[in-house]
Amino acid sequence: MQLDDVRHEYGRGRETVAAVGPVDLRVPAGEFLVLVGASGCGKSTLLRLIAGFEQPTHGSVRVSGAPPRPGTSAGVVFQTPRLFPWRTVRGNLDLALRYAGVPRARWPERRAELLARVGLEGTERRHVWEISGGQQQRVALARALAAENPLLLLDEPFAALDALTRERLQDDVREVAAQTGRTTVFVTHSADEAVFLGSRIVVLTRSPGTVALDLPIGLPRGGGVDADQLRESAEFNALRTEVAHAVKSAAAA
Ligand SMILES: Nc1ncnc2c1ncn2[C@@H]1O[C@H](COP(=O)(O)OP(=O)(O)OP(=O)(O)O)[C@@H](O)[C@H]1O
Repeated sequence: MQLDDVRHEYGRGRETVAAVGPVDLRVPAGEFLVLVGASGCGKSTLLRLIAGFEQPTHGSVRVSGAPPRPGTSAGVVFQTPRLFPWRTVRGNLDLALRYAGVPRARWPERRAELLARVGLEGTERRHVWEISGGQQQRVALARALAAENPLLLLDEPFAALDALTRERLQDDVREVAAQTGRTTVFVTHSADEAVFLGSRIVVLTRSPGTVALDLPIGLPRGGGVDADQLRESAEFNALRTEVAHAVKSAAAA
């Protein structure tokens, strides 16, 4: 994924709001990029540009060498799950599989695989209103993984969840990203969440957001990592302090 001199403005004339940019980013395949910054700095705007939901007013966004196609280039998870509440877990997943063009004969196998991946085995027949907020967000994650597209985009997906559920979902997203090797862009306010999840953190200045800090994170990833031990390590805590300071000074600059 590649962003070249990307800028985005909303509105026109005297009402113009410069939301983001200029931003240049090269994100190699398999990277877990976390965008962090104060409220209103343009994180969601950048994510929408990468998803192809909006066209940048200036510059270019490329995913696998081409402009992003909304709904095709990336799976997206939003802050709220945005599921169909009257459908079952299975019904919601089937819609995603149909939309992704997966042949119907493969749905049962693919459905089971996705549910196992997000820790939701055995919930297929439950309605969305019968499962918890954390489980709903797991369904939204499974739905975003249904299409085997190269990119996974998550916009503050755990902001509305309690601390413990949030940690368990962070553990799972870290694991899913390591297993699937998918390029991931994750938006958050939280330095803690950023350091735990990211293989790279980009801190944005206040609006219009530009890159204030671009930091590779060398914490261990992949199978066998004990998430709680990682959160308690001196290295994790030093990085968390560094990122929290960077976010604060970028917001004040
Ligand atoms: N649809 C829109 N129309 C006009 N202005 C917008 C629109 N969406 C966002 N903005 C403005 O663009 C700027 C960046 O907003 P954006 O939502 O991208 O920031 P953010 O960093 O994701 O914020 P938050 O963390 O609070 O969600 C803000 O000044 C915001 O008011």
